[in-house]
Amino acid sequence: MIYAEILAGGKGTRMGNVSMPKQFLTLNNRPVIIHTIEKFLLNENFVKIIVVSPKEWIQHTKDIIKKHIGVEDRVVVVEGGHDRNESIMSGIRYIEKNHGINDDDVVITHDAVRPFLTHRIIEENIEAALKYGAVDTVIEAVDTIIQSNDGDSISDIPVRNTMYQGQTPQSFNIKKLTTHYNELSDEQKAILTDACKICLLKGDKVKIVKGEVFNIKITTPYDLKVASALLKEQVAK
Ligand SMILES: Nc1ccn([C@@H]2O[C@H](COP(=O)(O)OP(=O)(O)OP(=O)(O)O)[C@@H](O)[C@H]2O)c(=O)n1
Ligand SMILES: O=P(O)(O)OC[C@@H](O)[C@@H](O)[C@@H](O)CO
Repeated sequence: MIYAEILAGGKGTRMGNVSMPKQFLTLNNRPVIIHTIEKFLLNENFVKIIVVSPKEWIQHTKDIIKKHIGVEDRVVVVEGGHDRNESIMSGIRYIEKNHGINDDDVVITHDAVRPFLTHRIIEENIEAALKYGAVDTVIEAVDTIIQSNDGDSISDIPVRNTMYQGQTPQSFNIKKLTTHYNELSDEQKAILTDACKICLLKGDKVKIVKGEVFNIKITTPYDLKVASALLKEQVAK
């Protein structure tokens, strides 16, 4: 079976002093997260779309889904964890408890704050997750990537044509991801900013799928302005 997890368990601290986490902010009349959920609802492959929310925002999440989408049996809201990977695991626990997990079940995980993903990206993630068991969505780096280990001077400048920027979805065979994650130490877990690294640390091949430059992650107030302009352009087309 194929599941989706929409990760909305964060606090959005880099967005600054706003009244609610960025996934609930309004983007051209509707909350950011609603735009994202709707992209997943358009795809009929998903048996469940699990929205992971901070505990204190669960009721709000349910309310806005009801208001903007209506009653939708495929969408459920569950409590997130203290970091992004723990939020993914929380969604997986829901799947395990309510559906059981078969050997070939996959989960397509996606940031709630990336509302511009496309049908192609979702389809290619599903296909590659079923085939390879671990998938990342990436775009080629346009800037040269500078590594500095101390934040003061340059440690390295990797060859740019081997550099990519990670986006989401990141998609996995559920059993494989869970087994790998449970084997990591707390120190390893603490430095992960990307779920695909769980599989890399365990020596798995992670397939890459081409993302889109416009599949941005809304992180700062600037991104919200860019997202608003992007959405207006899409509507005008
Ligand atoms: N414990 C967490 C932390 C993050 N996320 C989600 O992961 C996505 C990408 O993370 P990021 O942009 O870093 O979001 P925040 O952690 O909310 O932002 P910040 O780092 O600025 O606080 C977001 O949709 C966020 O809600 C999550 O589900 N659970
Ligand atoms: O670890 P954090 O929650 O800060 O962020 C993780 C995300 O930025 C990241 O995994 C994807 O959005 C891919 O870039």
